[in-house]
Amino acid sequence: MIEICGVTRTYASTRALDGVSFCVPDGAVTGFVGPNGAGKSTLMRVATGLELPDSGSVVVDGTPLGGRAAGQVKVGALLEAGWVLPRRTARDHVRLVAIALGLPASRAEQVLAFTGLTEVAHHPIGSFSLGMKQRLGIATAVLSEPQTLLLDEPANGLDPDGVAWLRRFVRELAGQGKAVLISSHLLSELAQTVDRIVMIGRGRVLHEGPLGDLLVADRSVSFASCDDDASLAVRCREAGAEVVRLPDGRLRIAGLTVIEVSRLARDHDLLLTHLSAAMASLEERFAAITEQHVDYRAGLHPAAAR
Ligand SMILES: Nc1ncnc2c1ncn2[C@@H]1O[C@H](COP(=O)(O)OP(=O)(O)OP(=O)(O)O)[C@@H](O)[C@H]1O
Repeated sequence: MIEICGVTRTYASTRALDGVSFCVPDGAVTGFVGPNGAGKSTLMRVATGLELPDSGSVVVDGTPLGGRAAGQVKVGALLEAGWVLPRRTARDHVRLVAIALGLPASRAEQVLAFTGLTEVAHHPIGSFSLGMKQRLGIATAVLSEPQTLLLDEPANGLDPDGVAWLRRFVRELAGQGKAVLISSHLLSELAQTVDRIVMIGRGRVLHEGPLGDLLVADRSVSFASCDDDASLAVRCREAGAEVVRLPDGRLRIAGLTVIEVSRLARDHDLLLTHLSAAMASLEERFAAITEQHVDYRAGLHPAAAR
């Protein structure tokens, strides 16, 4: 488990992290999301001890990060692809890291096989695609079978098969009781992978908690009727709900439960052909929570804006 306690990190005039506190528990995959420049990569570097915070601390399995010898820290990390020597082969790279960690060459072969790189392990890393470099980074991160794994945008460049493999892999680690923190901008993929979400914006935690709670918080009901549904929409609005017509013709109601809508339909003799509770998507919740914390917002191309 990693506990991030009041971490602040400033670069010149930029406060990348501003009193960030959250927890990465064992036995779960925690998704770490935020707009560009929110501070995710900075937090990952601080959490692995690569950078020191200005204030605050990182506690790994009950011991402050600064209080351990480097070899005792059981944190594996994928921080960014492309930091390796381009002329070194993948096999030499992984073997060198294995030697540095006191692990046998057989373990290096194991992680190469596990990440699907055995066939290309004799190639120089400089010839690798982004996805292959990501696989190599993941292979290196898991070499020592760490109790805690931090992955900064691991799905970057992975093909669909690789993304599915990554999802199964981190779920398996959580199943073994390990703590996994994974940052990504691929929110729909992340929603299929994580148990918990930490959302940051401009260096501050905006939300932390189970994924299910985050999505259920914006629960709504959608319905369709073979009768005229306009009167039911009016009744729902009178009851304080927000009613929106969806492109497929159904009505979406925020603010009432399925039972309340069903009761209103019965009272007005309306036959419903569809009634279901719908949860918000992670994209929708992300957009709503980070709306005021986005630094780089794309505009319309001038031609499209005309
Ligand atoms: N080494 C550095 N020197 C100066 N500023 C930095 C440095 N590293 C990060 N920053 C700044 O700190 C802020 C947070 O950057 P960071 O890379 O942690 O964000 P991020 O959430 O990972 O962004 P992205 O999603 O775009 O990868 C940004 O304003 C960035 O410009």
